[in-house]
Amino acid sequence: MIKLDELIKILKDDENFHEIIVDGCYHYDYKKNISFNKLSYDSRIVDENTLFFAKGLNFRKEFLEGAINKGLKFYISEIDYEVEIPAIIVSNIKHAMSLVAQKFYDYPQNSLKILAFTGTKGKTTAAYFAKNILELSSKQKTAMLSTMNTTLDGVNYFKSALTTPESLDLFQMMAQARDNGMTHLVMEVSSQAYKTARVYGLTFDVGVFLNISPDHIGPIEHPTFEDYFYCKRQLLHNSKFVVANSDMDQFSVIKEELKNKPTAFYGDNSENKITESNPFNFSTNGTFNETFSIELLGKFNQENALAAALACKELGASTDDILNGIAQTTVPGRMEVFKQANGARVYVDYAHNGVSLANLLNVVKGAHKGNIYLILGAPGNKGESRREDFGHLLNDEKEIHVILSADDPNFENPVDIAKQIAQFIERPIETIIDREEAIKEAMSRTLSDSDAVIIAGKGADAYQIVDGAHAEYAGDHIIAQKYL
Ligand SMILES: CC(=O)N[C@H]1[C@@H](OP(=O)(O)OP(=O)(O)OC[C@H]2O[C@@H](n3ccc(=O)[nH]c3=O)[C@H](O)[C@@H]2O)O[C@H](CO)[C@@H](O)[C@@H]1O[C@H](C)C(=O)N[C@@H](C)C(=O)N[C@H](CCC(=O)O)C(=O)O
Ligand SMILES: Nc1ncnc2c1ncn2[C@@H]1O[C@H](COP(=O)(O)OP(=O)(O)OP(=O)(O)O)[C@@H](O)[C@H]1O
Repeated sequence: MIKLDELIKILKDDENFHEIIVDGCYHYDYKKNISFNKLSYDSRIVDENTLFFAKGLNFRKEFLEGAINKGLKFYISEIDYEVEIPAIIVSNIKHAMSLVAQKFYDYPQNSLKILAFTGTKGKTTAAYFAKNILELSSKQKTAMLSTMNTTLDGVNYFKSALTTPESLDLFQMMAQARDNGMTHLVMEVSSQAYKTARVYGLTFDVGVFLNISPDHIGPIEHPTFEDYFYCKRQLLHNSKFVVANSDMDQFSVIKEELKNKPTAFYGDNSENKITESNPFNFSTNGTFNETFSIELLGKFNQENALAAALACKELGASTDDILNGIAQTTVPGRMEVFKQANGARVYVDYAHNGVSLANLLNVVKGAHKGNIYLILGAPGNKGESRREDFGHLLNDEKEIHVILSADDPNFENPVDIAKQIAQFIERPIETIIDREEAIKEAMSRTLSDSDAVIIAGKGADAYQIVDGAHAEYAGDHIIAQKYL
């Protein structure tokens, strides 16, 4: 619950309050004994005790009128829609949403130790490592919000629409985790979360910055790399303790921003190095003088694991819990490996930008000297720059047999997307748009254990996004197993 006067105080303290407009009359001090027992940003989910946030690029006055028909009595917005109910007008609706939600749900962050991961790649994987470690050290009281899966009781999982939910949803989920008796929360924080103030006013106990490379640049995401990187760096300023990868591009600016903050750096330019890297184990020096067992292939996954280890140590996990948590971690759709009857391996991985694909190809090339077949596509209506990145990369990877296929084409034609990738590759490239057919065909061509098939991009997604909706698709790992 939140009272009107508490709400106004929060907005004024944040210098975000214009006025309340009631029957055309403007008020700065409006003293009425009114309270709200529900918050909503969806006009379809309101009642007479709801505080409604009218926001968003596609918001229309008709939505608000529909809500009034359902009994809505108050709304908050950056715009005066000149309707019959009182309007609270603010400068920044997203800031208002986050601060009001925190108060409404009674500051759930104060009851949870929160570990946040950002970075272009590895957020979900590192979150799973951390979840498994903290499960052991918190005695099964760890919630998690990730792109892949969300759990608020540590047991039941569901998929949330966004990597980092809207603030109203985020604080509601945190409150539910607290009420379920959780003591820890592991979450992914996307650059969009900062751009759109979904975590405004929230301080994390530990923030981890995994890496940065150009991605998420496009009409609905970030206009430039600078904007993307700046948004991600806000995690540094909103975490009490920061773990950061010293090998990442532009690390110097990160170090400058962190000069007055407790930190742990990892990577070759730091005190926490991976001294030996093998397929199923790696050794480190520094904070941990240990050899870690790990199921996930690839040195980048060992870096994700080390980042999670350093973060969990700061949250009090023992070295034993860290070693065990990492050893038992697998992540759906991330580096899943299947074996065909002829011995060839099929790799299913969520690599869907240039950097991850390059890493994935290196891992597979290190293990297979025969023919390597790659099933790849690029999504429609987002991350358009990936098409060129893939094309350039594959032009340099001449020995890889590429089959371009559909990967969430959305409102675009997947044939055109494939052509756009292919135009950067100076050799004939096959295209089989039906993804199951492409996988089946590639798997039918392997001969022995020196060959491999890589199915990149969709990971564990059991759908294709077509025309804005989820179309039926079994999932790469299911299809791979069907044709073993
Ligand atoms: C930029 C941004 O934050 N966009 C999100 C935001 O959109 P928005 O505020 O502009 O709202 P909108 O979708 O234009 O809709 C208008 C409003 O009308 C309301 N509405 C709508 C219909 C109706 O009948 N009544 C009504 O009130 C809606 O609830 C909404 O509040 O709020 C919407 C939910 O209210 C989200 O669906 C939307 O996510 C967009 C589409 C999205 O998918 N963004 C991606 C890029 C994103 O954020 N991705 C990152 C991960 C990136 C990574 O992989 O690293 C993430 O954190 O998920
Ligand atoms: N540290 C890393 N560096 C480079 N690539 C990585 C790293 N970790 C994982 N990857 C690659 O990126 C893919 C996605 O990994 P993951 O889901 O953990 O990242 P994410 O940051 O959550 O991704 P997204 O933001 O796209 O959801 C993996 O399947 C793997 O190919």
